[in-house]
Amino acid sequence: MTTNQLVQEINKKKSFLCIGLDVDLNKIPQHLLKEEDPIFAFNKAIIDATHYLCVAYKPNTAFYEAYGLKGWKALEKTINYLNEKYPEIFTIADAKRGDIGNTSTMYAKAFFEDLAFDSVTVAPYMGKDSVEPFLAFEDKHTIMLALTSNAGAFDFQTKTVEGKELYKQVLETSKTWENSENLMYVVGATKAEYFADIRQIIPDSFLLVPGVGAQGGNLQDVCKYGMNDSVGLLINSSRGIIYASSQEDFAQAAANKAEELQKEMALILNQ
Ligand SMILES: O=C(O)c1cc(=O)[nH]c(=O)n1[C@@H]1O[C@H](COP(=O)(O)O)[C@@H](O)[C@H]1O
Repeated sequence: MTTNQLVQEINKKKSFLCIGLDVDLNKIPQHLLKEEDPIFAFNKAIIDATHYLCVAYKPNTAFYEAYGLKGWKALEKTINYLNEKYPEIFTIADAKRGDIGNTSTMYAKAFFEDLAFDSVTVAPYMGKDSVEPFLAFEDKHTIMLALTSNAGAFDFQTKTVEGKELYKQVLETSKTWENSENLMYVVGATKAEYFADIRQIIPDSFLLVPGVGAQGGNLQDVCKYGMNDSVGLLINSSRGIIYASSQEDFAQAAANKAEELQKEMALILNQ
């Protein structure tokens, strides 16, 4: 999917919501456990109930890898279902990969070709030759960690290196890489006060913003400082939406939570 198609979808749905499909078998409604594939059954119900309220889904691969072959199969079924039934939805494999060049190429093939996701999250720590293999894929997007939502972000990312915070160095340097137009960046919603500075460096890029909901990030603050002319934001909420109820009504409860955020987004877009 191209960035323009994503922007069109945002304007059509009046939503820049991304729903995180972080499926934990200890948290999903117990009646689903008798299904042949409880993870996929859960995802399918959530997707069918919420697809018109969001523009993206982000399964975090950890939640699938934790269940071995069955988990990976459920991930494959989920992305195939999304691509077949809702091709207008932007898909994010939250895998946080990145390695030496030839290994990164194989990671990129796994998520862009075999599983056919639109995008994958990567870590920048290994530098240019670890990220450029992902950027070589046309109409695919590489979402690089810039300033993360967790407390550990202050361990390295905000440290000053050669007179500048490391996350700013990462943003600036990444702009010089080949096919850097295929980059998007992760900035945590819990770090709203940093968005103005970030927008100085990357005014046009899309930002994936996790941390609204369970981690306490504030949508209004993020939008105030992070939004650009083409919106430029994908706001993710995982647990805050998908675990709204652990009863039979879980999909409807998730839709209600998603709608609360979508309505707030529509108001912001109309301002
Ligand atoms: O890359 C991410 O998506 C990510 C980056 C970050 O800085 N913080 C962060 O929480 N995430 C992911 O975003 C999701 C947040 O989930 P909730 O806190 O349940 O909404 C999880 O899948 C996290 O792994």
